[in-house]
Amino acid sequence: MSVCARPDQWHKNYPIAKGRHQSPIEINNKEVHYDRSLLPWFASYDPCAAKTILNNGKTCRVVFDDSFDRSVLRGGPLPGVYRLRQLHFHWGSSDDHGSEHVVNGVRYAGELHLLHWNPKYSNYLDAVRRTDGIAVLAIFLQVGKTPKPEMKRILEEINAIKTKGKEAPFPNFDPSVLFPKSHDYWTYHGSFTTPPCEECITWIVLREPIIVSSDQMAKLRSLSKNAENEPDLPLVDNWRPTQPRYFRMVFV
Ligand SMILES: NS(O)(O)c1ccc(OCc2cn(-c3ccccc3)nn2)cc1
Ligand SMILES: [Zn+2]
Repeated sequence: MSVCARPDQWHKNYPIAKGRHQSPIEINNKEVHYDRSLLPWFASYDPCAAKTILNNGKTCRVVFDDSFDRSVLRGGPLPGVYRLRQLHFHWGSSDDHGSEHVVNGVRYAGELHLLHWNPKYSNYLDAVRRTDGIAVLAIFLQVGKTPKPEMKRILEEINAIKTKGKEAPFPNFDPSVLFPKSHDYWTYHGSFTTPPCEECITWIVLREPIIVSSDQMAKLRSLSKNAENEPDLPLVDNWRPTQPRYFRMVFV
């Protein structure tokens, strides 16, 4: 495996991977701090902003038009609106693990991330260099018998993006259909969970998971990390182990 492939080696190319504000972390209810000033968060997404779905060899990603404040997240811990840029998933090689954040010792089967950037900065790449540049809404995937029907739309496209580099049109999709009933959340300051691990993310981690079926998780695991004409390498376990919290507080 290349040096970059293993999380414990990332710091050799990206020293910040050993920083004090890395993600994901373990969230323990006994150690969170109640912040009465925290507001509810709101997402207002334009379904027409959805563009394509792709396999980049690391995850399944849906990208959105973020050329203006078309689909935005605001409220909660955020100082203003943040533009939706992409969503993607993390999952394991079996249903008993795959999430990045861990709650009271519980690993979920997967985790959905909706990545937004702060338009007070001139563009996305400028925002990733700022501590208030990015906001990620994280939603746990829990395996159960009554899966959320809205997940079907994404999983139906998997066959079109089996290998790295494959992309397919993905029009007319409002990702807020994937939200759980409750908007309760934890929030803390952290980083990208893959290189370059920049510490620019305000994490908003929803407490209520969404239900997916074991077959739907298997569908995600049918993706390959290799390109079409290469030997097949299943795209599984694309999650980073939890990182030290150090002196950070998690707020609820
Ligand atoms: N899993 S996660 O939501 O934390 C997450 C992890 C990695 C991501 O990569 C996309 C990316 C990284 N950068 C980047 C480019 C230059 C400098 C710094 C970062 N641009 N796009 C996105 C979300
Ligand atoms: Zn992610």
